[in-house]
Amino acid sequence: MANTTDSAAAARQPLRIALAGLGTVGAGVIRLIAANGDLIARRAGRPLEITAVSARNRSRDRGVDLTAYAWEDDMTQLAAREDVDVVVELVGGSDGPALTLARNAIRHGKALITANKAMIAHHGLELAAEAEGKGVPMRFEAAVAGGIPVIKGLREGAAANRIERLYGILNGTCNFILSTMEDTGRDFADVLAEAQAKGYAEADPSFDIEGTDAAHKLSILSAIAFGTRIDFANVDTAGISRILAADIAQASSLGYVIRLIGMAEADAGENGAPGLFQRVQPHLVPVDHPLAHVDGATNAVVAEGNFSGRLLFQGAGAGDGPTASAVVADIIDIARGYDAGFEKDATFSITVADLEDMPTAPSGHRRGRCYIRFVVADRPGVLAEIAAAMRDAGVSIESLIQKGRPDDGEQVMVAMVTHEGPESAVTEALRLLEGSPSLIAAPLVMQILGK
Ligand SMILES: NC(=O)C1=CN([C@@H]2O[C@H](COP(=O)(O)OP(=O)(O)OC[C@H]3O[C@@H](n4cnc5c(N)ncnc54)[C@H](O)[C@@H]3O)[C@@H](O)[C@H]2O)C=CC1
Ligand SMILES: N[C@@H](CC=O)C(=O)O
Ligand code: NA
Repeated sequence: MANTTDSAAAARQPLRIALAGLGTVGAGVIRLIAANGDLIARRAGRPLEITAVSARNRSRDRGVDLTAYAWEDDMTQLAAREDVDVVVELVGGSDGPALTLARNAIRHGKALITANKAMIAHHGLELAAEAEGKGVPMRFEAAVAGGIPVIKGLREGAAANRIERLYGILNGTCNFILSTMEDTGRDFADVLAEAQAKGYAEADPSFDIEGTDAAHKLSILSAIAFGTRIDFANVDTAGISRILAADIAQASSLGYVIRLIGMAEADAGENGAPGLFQRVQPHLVPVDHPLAHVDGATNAVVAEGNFSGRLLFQGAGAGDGPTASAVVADIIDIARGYDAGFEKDATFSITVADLEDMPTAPSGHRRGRCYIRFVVADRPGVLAEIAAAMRDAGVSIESLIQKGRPDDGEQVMVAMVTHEGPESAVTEALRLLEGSPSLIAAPLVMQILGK
């Protein structure tokens, strides 16, 4: 990294930025720096100057003027440029050119900023170890919960605490779909298309709706909150694609809304040793719970610190402006610390070498209440069959509702809410029902979020 003995002069030198990716977020960053550049220069101690950019298509109209910036056809070359201090990766994809660029940036001693949760979830440890070894800073505030400063909140604001539990709404697209369907009764595919048009969704929206994006984010937050190595592979993940409008209506009549919740907590692993439980799953959230009022592309993260108590971080989780805000906040961080150097930087709150390798805590012994929905053949004896499986597995049913016909065919929806009990009992009941000709589709299980 550049070093100078003349700090007054350094304070006036612009921090030179290379921007890879000029889509929703990249164009947002250009607009933000253009709009707030003077204020940012005062806060950062130096102006921010975009010097070079790269994207797939040079001539596409993005509504931003690119004429002042050098263009690189091959974005992986941005890192080698002499006129670049900071590389900002806003392309996406866990591997491919985004990863090559990130590695190049660190290799060339350039600070790395990214919004790419997929890349951090898969390669963040490798990149951070390399960056820490070279004293190069790496930041990714935009990668988790968009514009909400939740990484800064945990890494800095809550740094004195042992975090006992962390949970929240981590995907704007899913939250937009669920809350819009709930408010308007509109169709899933139609609302997803609107989320895409608004720039909330990933390039491949299955990452959103299958829960993968939220799992990427949860695994990153877990590392920061619990001081563990990122363990994306062991996030127990389910998305929202199997939720029917009828589930939303049923949940509402029972006093709940449905939200995709990511949850991580230190729990007992095998043989009672400390473990890390991580799950992304749609939950029923009681209407009087703060997360029930998180609508649209808003995200919210609750972190329970042993001295801070419950912290709630809430704000826009997706979209150009909020995400650009987080990216530029990271750039300002780099500008402020540039002359002091980053030799002791702990990317995930603890240096990579000191992160723990915590085993996975299984869900079996966890207790809770849940909602189970079956689509079954409309014939006598089916309810008794389900009730018998529940009884045999030791699941106690709080309410059971047989509701109309979701189609005009010979199917009915049976929804139940269980009393509190071990999750393993529900798993066993569903195992007993496996292969039953009465079941037309695999049952859908959603946990009920406690207080
Ligand atoms: N859109 C959002 O609300 C948020 C997005 N993110 C993350 O930010 C990153 C960018 O997202 P968006 O701006 O929404 O994506 P986008 O699809 O709108 O833009 C991606 C940009 O990268 C360029 N690009 C893609 N593949 C390329 C390649 N092989 N070579 C050169 N350029 C290439 C495209 O031309 C485009 O300019 C992703 O990692 C995403 O997960 C993070 C938080 C929120
Ligand atoms: N696709 C993501 C974008 C932000 O991370 C989301 O919908 O949350
Ligand atoms: Na954030």
